[in-house]
Amino acid sequence: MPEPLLSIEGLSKTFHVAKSASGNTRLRALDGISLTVGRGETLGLVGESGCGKSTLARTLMMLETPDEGTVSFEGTNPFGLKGKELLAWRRRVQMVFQDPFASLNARMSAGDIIAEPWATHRSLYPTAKARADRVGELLQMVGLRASDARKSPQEFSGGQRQRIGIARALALNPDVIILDEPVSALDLSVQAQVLNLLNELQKELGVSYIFISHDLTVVRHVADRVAVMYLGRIIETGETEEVFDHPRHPYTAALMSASPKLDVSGAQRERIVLKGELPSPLDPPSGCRFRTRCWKAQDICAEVAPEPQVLTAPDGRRHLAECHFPLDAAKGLTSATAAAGAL
Ligand SMILES: Nc1ncnc2c1ncn2[C@@H]1O[C@H](COP(=O)(O)OP(=O)(O)OP(=O)(O)O)[C@@H](O)[C@H]1O
Repeated sequence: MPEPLLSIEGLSKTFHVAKSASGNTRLRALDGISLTVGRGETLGLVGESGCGKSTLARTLMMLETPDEGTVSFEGTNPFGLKGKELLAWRRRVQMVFQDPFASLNARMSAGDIIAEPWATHRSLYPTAKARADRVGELLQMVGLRASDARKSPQEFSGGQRQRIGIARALALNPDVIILDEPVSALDLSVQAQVLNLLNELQKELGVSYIFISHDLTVVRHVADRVAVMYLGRIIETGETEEVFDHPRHPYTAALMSASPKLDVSGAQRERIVLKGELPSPLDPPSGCRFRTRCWKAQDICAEVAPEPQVLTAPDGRRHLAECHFPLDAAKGLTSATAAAGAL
């Protein structure tokens, strides 16, 4: 793995909400998340809706304060910073949002949208000329023309708008960009162009990406490593190819089996149908959070929360999974679909 740039250790976030059926008011959206992001790498973050992906992104953007745990950026915890130091940290993590139509202010020109972050980071480009020149450069970096700065968002296609969103995220020269479903609102052909652009920018600038997506095909294509979330926890993480070829957590296997386009050793044909609904994060199951839907669950799964364990694949590659009964890597996904009762 490349040199860690961002390290997250035991991060938890609780929201206080209206009482659930069991009387709970504490919704633990993140529950002890530990992750690292290397310089210049892409970490894919996957999981069902409501598992906590956006909360993790918002916490890294410092829009939410965690109740426990640390985030460290080359050794500095941003949650302890104030004033100029805090501002400098905020510059380092930027975000691109899913919807390029909703995320750009229709009343501003493309140039003003890209230049907006400099209002709070004035020292970066202090003169009007420096800002105009840099806006032109950023537009060209994302495949648009410098003269496009004068146009309003409505004059651009969806793909072009997302390019403006990327230029805005690059305006502060960040080290990490969180991409929250950056291509899911775009047509397939445009998706490929935007993904290629992101890839080229990463090679050129050495920026790291946290790539949040429901689309496992896209994640397999873009991510160096992948982290799988379930009910506020990372239940499996490792190199993308390794996790996709040898999913060890039953939830990861189920998630992958639901993505028919995935080419997993030719074995990806049958779908694992999970029993039951996704439990509410207000009342998560005891022990292993996945056990109420897991075909491998035994008594211990209700009693003891599994710790992350290092698992070694037949080719020697290793990754982490939180499971008392991890799947057999040698047998792969076919054995999982057979055991789980595939469609
Ligand atoms: N501000 C908030 N107040 C109360 N509950 C919240 C708040 N933000 C998120 N949650 C809850 O926290 C849990 C995680 O939500 P989050 O939006 O992080 O999930 P997600 O994986 O990003 O989902 P999606 O893929 O649908 O965006 C959900 O149960 C959600 O309802």
